[in-house]
Amino acid sequence: MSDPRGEADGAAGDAARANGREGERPSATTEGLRLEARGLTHGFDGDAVFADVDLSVEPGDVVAVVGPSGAGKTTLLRLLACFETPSAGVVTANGRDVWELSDEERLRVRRRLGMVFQHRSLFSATVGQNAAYGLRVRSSWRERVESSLRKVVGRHEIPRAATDALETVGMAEKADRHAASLSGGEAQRVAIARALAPDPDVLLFDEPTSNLDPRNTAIVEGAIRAARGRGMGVCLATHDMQQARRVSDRTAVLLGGEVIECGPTERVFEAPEDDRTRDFVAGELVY
Ligand SMILES: Nc1ncnc2c1ncn2[C@@H]1O[C@H](COP(=O)(O)OP(=O)(O)OP(=O)(O)O)[C@@H](O)[C@H]1O
Repeated sequence: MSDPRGEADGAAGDAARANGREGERPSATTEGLRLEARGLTHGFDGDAVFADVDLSVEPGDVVAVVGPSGAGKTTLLRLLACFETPSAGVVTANGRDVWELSDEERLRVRRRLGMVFQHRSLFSATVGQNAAYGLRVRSSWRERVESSLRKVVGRHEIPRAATDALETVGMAEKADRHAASLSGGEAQRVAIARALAPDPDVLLFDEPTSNLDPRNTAIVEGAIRAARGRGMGVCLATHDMQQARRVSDRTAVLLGGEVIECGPTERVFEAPEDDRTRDFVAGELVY
């Protein structure tokens, strides 16, 4: 069985190598960030979406969350991103319950996360301004001194860092274009550059390639591999089984309100322990 991740990683990998950043690790001052969901349970208006979910996002590792539409993938990512408090269970950052942290501490955790949403989410501004957004937010004097971010650049360095991130997804030449003038694929690539630019510890991708053509999909997947190569932890929600297989190290199958299986991707695909995983992977379950 050939390694589905062994293929060239395209524009993102080329750019990372050109920038000499491939395999770059967190700076000596930073501790890597390990996000973990334990016994996570959530619902809306009394209706449970999922219960008792365990999942970890580790530095330098891509974990895919696969499941049909409505399984709760977005909800899980939003909980990991500290956007919502869970109905039960905990999300921890390096072992600490994020909702037991002070607002200030939780904000620092969130500054170490990058999130790419399923639908177009760019600001009404140029491509370059979008890519620079997270860098600007993080470049205040106070955070530079006190925080444990992997990278905080000074204001004068922001344009260069934004351009680097845009190069990663092949969009640097369009830095002066207005976001509204981009195609869906281009917009998604800029959204990824915006998330990558501050060099977050953890990237949360929600169906980043739904509605993208194969070329844009390959660029996005290359960016995911390059992020992993730089030591970031990645959680990728997708209903595209082949994408999970191409880019992830581990796969969690979210089905019927629970994670029915989680393990090394090849094992989950080749030798699933749960019959429902086998059926789902084979596309035999209809929703
Ligand atoms: N803010 C909300 N209020 C009420 N119900 C919600 C809310 N957000 C999500 N839901 C419901 O929770 C369930 C899970 O939704 P979620 O978007 O997490 O699924 P998903 O797996 O990401 O689906 P898709 O692949 O279609 O994006 C759905 O039934 C959805 O309607």
